[in-house]
Amino acid sequence: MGFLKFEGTPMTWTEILPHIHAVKALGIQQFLHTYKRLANRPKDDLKWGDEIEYMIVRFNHKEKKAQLTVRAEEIWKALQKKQNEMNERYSKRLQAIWGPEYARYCLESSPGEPYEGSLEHLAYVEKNMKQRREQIKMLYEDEMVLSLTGFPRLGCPDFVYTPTTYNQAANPVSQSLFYPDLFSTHPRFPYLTQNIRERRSSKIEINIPIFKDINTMSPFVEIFGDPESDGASKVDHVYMDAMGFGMGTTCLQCTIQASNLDEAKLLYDQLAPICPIMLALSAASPIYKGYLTAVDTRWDVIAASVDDRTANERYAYSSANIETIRQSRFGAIESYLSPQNKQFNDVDIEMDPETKATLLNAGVEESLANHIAHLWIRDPLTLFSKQISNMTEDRMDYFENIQSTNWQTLRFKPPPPDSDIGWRIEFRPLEAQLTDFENAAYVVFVVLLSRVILANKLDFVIPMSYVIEGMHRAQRNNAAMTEKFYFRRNIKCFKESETINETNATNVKVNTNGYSELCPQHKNITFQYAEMKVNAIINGTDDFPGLISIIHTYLDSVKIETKARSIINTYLNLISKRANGKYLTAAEWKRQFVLHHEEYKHDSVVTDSIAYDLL
Ligand SMILES: Nc1ncnc2c1ncn2[C@@H]1O[C@H](COP(=O)(O)OP(=O)(O)OP(=O)(O)O)[C@@H](O)[C@H]1O
Ligand SMILES: N[C@@H](CCC(=O)O)C(=O)O
Ligand SMILES: N[C@@H](CS)C(=O)O
Repeated sequence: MGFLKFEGTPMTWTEILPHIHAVKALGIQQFLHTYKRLANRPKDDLKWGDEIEYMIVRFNHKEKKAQLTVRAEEIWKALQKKQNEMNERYSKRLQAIWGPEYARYCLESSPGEPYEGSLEHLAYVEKNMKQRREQIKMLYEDEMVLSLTGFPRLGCPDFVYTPTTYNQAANPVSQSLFYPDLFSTHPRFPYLTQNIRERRSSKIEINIPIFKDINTMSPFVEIFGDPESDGASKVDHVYMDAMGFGMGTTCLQCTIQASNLDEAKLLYDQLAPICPIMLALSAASPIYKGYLTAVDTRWDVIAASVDDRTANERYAYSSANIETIRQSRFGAIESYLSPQNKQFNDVDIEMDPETKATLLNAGVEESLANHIAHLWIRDPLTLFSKQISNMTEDRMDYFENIQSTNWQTLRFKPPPPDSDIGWRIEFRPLEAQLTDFENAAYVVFVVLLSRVILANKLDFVIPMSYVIEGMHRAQRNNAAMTEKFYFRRNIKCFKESETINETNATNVKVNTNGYSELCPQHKNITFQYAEMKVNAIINGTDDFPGLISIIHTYLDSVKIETKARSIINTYLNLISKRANGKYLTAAEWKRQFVLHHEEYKHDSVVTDSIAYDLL
């Protein structure tokens, strides 16, 4: 859930235009205000928390039809009321925070308060997730709350159950032919939708390659009788035309607080190469608009669904021209934050020059200044009338305005004003898993890995372009089994920032067999990276230890209650077996379910009754 504070009435894109520069400039002053106050705050506690997004599904058992239902907000409000009652009786740990999400069939929840450093807290997560799901007892008998990532028939006729029939052809905000204007009532969501469409001057264009089965229409062509959609849809692709196709899918995220700013930057860098691996391992969404597709994840679908770039910004890319932008606001991170990893920033990121100059002049270190200046190439997409007169440097609203509409694999989160919260990293690639056991396992794995990275000074950093390549590969069908990912072979030597001699740092050179030639700070250490299967990265090989065994070694070396350890072991076991193929990924499980369904005609079509049986 993004930044939901607002004052006054929401503004259209045309109304926002004259304020863009002021919003961005004051947003940077707000960042600097926080930075100057808190850059040197010494030692925050390790804290962390998860977020799960759900969909509310209604089953029509007579007709064998599963539909999304728009009751999420009603349920959310009832949950909040219940929560307030619980506040008086129970500890916060047993509670939950509930929030709206983009679509009126989505809900988001996180634990009542963040978890802390104690390793035993890792064993609470699943219990808390189960309690959260339990709390939704106000569902009707024919409804379920599912953590699906993608609803298989999103955008198909009648995929939403509403008490009144809506006119599918009349969606003034998104102008979609398929996806109704059914946003949560918070103005952020419809205004993001409308302003993204207006900024790009056309409807959203999402084209995802179809999975070609023996009876799939070939070439696969969809004709809609609408010139804009017919022009935008590509042959052999499933076409979608609205933000809801992406932001109406759901995910699993976790946020980790570092002890200080430097550690937050370091954690951000070290988690970057883990993003593609975890996207592949958590892949859960192979079906779009009622078709099996050639991808297993939501990633590129959401990226296209919020792509507000103009045609010129999208297509005329050349690194020298600031008016062209390589990727959507939703996408992979493109640079590392710590100065010692500067040499691995081999992607020529676009930056807002004025922002960069302001940050550098204020003493912000270059890698961090570049990161923020890169976020600042984007315009504000929402603005509220009263904000303009009320905004001051000591608030963070304008900073959050731009920050929270840069939806990337990782989010570097400065402390909010008026709170004791510290510098945090949000890990965002994970797809939502079907069960709380699996969701807990993925979150615990990421949090534990972060602990081990810091405790053992592990170094996963490789050239950024290879991480981005990994994000492309991770989306392919059954990537966890079939794809290889660049990963570092010698992972045992990150350097603390103070020991870096920056004059040594130059751009990394990559030779043709995939080894880094240059590591000036590690002159005497030969480190390499290579293409490895997920199984090798997670479970190890003869010459690579594997992340699971590193985590086990860490757990063996610290004090942890036996019960908590055995719960954690079950999670590591799941991750290990997903990586070695003993257990299918959620995406592969769903795909196989469809392929073996008795009604499936090998034409890539996921009918209502197949989807009903699947769900
Ligand atoms: N001090 C903290 N340190 C680490 N995690 C925290 C802290 N406080 C809250 N969290 C966790 O952060 C998550 C939610 O954070 P936040 O409220 O910033 O998310 P959000 O508004 O959804 O942000 P975003 O739009 O970036 O996802 C929850 O899992 C929560 O438990
Ligand atoms: N639902 C989005 C994330 C939305 C958010 O940023 O809160 C996703 O699947 O990645
Ligand atoms: N929920 C996401 C996507 S709309 C946000 O608010 O940023």
